[in-house]
Amino acid sequence: MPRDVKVKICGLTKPEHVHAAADAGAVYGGFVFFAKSPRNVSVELARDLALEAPVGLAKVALVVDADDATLDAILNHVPLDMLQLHGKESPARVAELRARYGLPVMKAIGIAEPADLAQIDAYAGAADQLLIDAKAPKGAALPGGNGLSFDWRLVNRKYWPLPWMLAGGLTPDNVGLAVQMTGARQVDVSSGVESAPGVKDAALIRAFVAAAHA
Ligand SMILES: O=C(O)c1ccccc1NCC(=O)[C@H](O)[C@H](O)COP(=O)(O)O
Repeated sequence: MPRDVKVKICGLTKPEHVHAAADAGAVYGGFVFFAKSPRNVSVELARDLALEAPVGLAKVALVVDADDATLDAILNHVPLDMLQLHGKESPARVAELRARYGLPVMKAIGIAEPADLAQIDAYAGAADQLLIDAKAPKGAALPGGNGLSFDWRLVNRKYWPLPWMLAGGLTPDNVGLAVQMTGARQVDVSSGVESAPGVKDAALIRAFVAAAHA
């Protein structure tokens, strides 16, 4: 089975789902540190989950405009492999955090219309990669993880100066088409592998990874 599309399962909150993601062949597992999220994890829980993660599953901390004290509390206690910045972090802040913590940084870029793509170039040289995600609608409680997709034609086989990952409303049923239409080599999912908000489903995780790899 071809495995060149890398999969990230975001919003893991239970050891069995960390294992389900790794066993299915996902290469990234995300932990959400954002109090308003149904997937929010404490530093203690994230540490336990990270210690459960088999070698081969890169552990990603997702934060939203986090201050230094919050980041120190997370990164000094949880063994992590990557930071995902899902707020309004500027290129300068991204570069600062990348230098301070010595971890690769993925910056989320919300896309709803062509003009949203213009911000991407500003992060070249600051971030290690981009998460090209659906822009959260005005008034949404969460800046991501809403299960909404955007028009994939906007990223139709575009060239960007950084590696990128496609996200937003992906499911086991649509990820194959999304990969085909965009040329994405990496995909990220949260809501699409849940049976209820914040509740991951091992069978959906397996189905998603299999569909992405197919
Ligand atoms: O998942 C959350 O609760 C969350 C909260 C705050 C910022 C971002 C959040 N999630 C981001 C993701 O899970 C994914 O990176 C991405 O947005 C795709 O989510 P989905 O559309 O649910 O697959």
